[in-house]
Amino acid sequence: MKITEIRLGMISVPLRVPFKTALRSVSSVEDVIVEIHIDTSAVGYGEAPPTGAITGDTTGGIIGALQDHIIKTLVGRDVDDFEDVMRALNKCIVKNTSAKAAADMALWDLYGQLYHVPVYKLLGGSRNKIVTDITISVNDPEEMARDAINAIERGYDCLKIKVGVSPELDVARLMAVRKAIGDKACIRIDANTAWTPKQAVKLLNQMQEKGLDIEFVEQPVKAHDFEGLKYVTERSYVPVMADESVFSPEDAVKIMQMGAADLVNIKLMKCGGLYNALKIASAAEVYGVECMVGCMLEAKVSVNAAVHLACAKQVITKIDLDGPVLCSEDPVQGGAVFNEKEITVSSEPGLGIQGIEGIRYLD
Ligand SMILES: C[C@H](N)C(=O)N[C@H](CCC(=O)O)C(=O)O
Ligand SMILES: [Mg+2]
Repeated sequence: MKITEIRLGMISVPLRVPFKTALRSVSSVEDVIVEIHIDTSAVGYGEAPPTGAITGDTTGGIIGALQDHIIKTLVGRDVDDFEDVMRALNKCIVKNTSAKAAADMALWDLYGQLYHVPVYKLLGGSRNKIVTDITISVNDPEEMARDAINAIERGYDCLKIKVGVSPELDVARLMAVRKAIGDKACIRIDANTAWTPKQAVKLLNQMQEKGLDIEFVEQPVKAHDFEGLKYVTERSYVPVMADESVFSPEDAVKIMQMGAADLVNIKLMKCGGLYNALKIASAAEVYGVECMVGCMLEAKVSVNAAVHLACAKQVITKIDLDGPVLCSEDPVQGGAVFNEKEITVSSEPGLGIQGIEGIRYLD
């Protein structure tokens, strides 16, 4: 079960509509694909999105980390020595969590195939279906209200509303959306680091007073500002979820020890893959903190890996895995089935990916 070759490629997938947050605007997914080949005919698949505004990872950086560090470390190793392989992957370069996540998921894919079991079962999971929210990009209030109605018509019953561009408009945005959809969907919001702590408390409490019924707010303040996050958590009626503040298991433990957030958003691209995501989930179980599994703007290869995690762990009570349904096409054969909000995990061994159309190989 020796790793013989690791191939890299790129995929491009257009979005249905531009994706806009307080940190960035994009109109297509342009991701790095990792294929790990072993000395049977098995292939493990991974994907890494260049989300520089959040992870610092660019396309060139992801490819460089893979070519100069990760591939050199992994080729020749036996996938069956799984713990050794995972430790080597995590040690071979600091940061670069998106490149690590792509390699990590390809290795889990192979390990599951080796033992003929889907990864979510390998992790002890029992549920095979989950329900995702869908993201509404930050725009003017009227456009967001229209997008929210479209999402309800597509069958979604939980909307993740982006805010934080011109914060003076944020309460009006939420009022327009709530008025348009009534009580047909739950609303969670994501400020993507845009507010100051005081501004966050003021805006969230205004939203609460206006009866907008916000389930939680993701990352109201700067990523490094753990004290600011705690300030908001202690004063806001709306529960607070740490996203950009939590990359590693160490970040998660610190946030939980400080009581700086009520909830944590686990993303494979922030923590470096399933190996570290499982550590965050375990810490959350210890501290009694519920988690969401989220994604960057990613296609189905990497979101599929997050689906396996979400199906495995009961501490994950919230799902934001809408990357594939924001895309206008799906180049991936196999893996989870995305039927709008309903996601069914693959019961095939490993992660269940059969192939990817249109990869532009780099070799
Ligand atoms: C796509 C997902 N629903 C989402 O909103 N993720 C963002 C960041 C995505 C990106 O900028 O690629 C988040 O939760 O902050
Ligand atoms: Mg977020």
